[in-house]
Amino acid sequence: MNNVMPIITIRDLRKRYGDRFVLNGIDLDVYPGQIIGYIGPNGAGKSTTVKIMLGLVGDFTGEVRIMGQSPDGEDVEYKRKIGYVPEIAEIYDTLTAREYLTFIGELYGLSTDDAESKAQGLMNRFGMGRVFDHRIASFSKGMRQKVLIISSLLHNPDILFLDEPLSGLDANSVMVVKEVLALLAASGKTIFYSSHMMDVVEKISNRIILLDDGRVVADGSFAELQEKSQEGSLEQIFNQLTGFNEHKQIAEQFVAIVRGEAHD
Ligand SMILES: Nc1ncnc2c1ncn2[C@@H]1O[C@H](COP(=O)(O)OP(=O)(O)OP(=O)(O)O)[C@@H](O)[C@H]1O
Repeated sequence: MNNVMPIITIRDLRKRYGDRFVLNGIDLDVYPGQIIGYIGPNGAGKSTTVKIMLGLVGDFTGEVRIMGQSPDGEDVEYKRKIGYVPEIAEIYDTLTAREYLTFIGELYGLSTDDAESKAQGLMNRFGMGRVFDHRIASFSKGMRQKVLIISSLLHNPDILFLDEPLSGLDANSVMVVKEVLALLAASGKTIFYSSHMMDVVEKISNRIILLDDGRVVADGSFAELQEKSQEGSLEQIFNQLTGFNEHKQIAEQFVAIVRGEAHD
């Protein structure tokens, strides 16, 4: 990796909301072709980091470079080379999939015809050819997620940021998307994959970064993390590194309160 330039560089990234620091000095170099599994407890700062890289959240300190550009700089051209599947998407419900995807493709600089035919092809591959002209409002959760995945890929981006991209997808579709990600990475694309599904992250990532309380607490391949922590699964490594071993007690207390046997 040493003679390849990183496609993403982050140095001492800090971010606070009010007087609360949510990112406490993040350093990262990400290289082309890596599938980064970006994991961490709720509120660890994963989405905040991704949104900073995308230029959606500003007012941070430290340095962030995506393909050499700063997200708060003047040059926004690099954003055409990025695809993004957000955790919570604002999607235009009243449009049909054809209208929405053609519109998004055009925003990324594709011609109407290219955007439309590419969208149609990708919808067909996802088994959604028949609903191409249906309104997105009528789609199930998984169908919407497929539209979002397609919209993030129409312009063949070099970097893909995915926040819980498989949420709502059926088992067959999960297999297809996992394979698509592996093929994209093998062709040199960089994938930043944020998820709580430890089994999937374990399988698809070639590098795992664990964030806790706004800090990187582990960074390496699954095999490297296993060796360091002496744990078997990514779920167990996650428990150990985040200092969590009390799921049984918490569940028992939770149920006791539900049953009216305890109060706090
Ligand atoms: N706009 C905001 N205003 C104030 N606090 C915020 C804002 N956005 C995020 N935070 C706080 O920053 C912290 C990190 O949030 P972030 O969404 O980055 O976490 P996350 O790791 O993506 O969590 P999750 O796994 O739950 O999605 C949280 O404590 C959250 O409350």
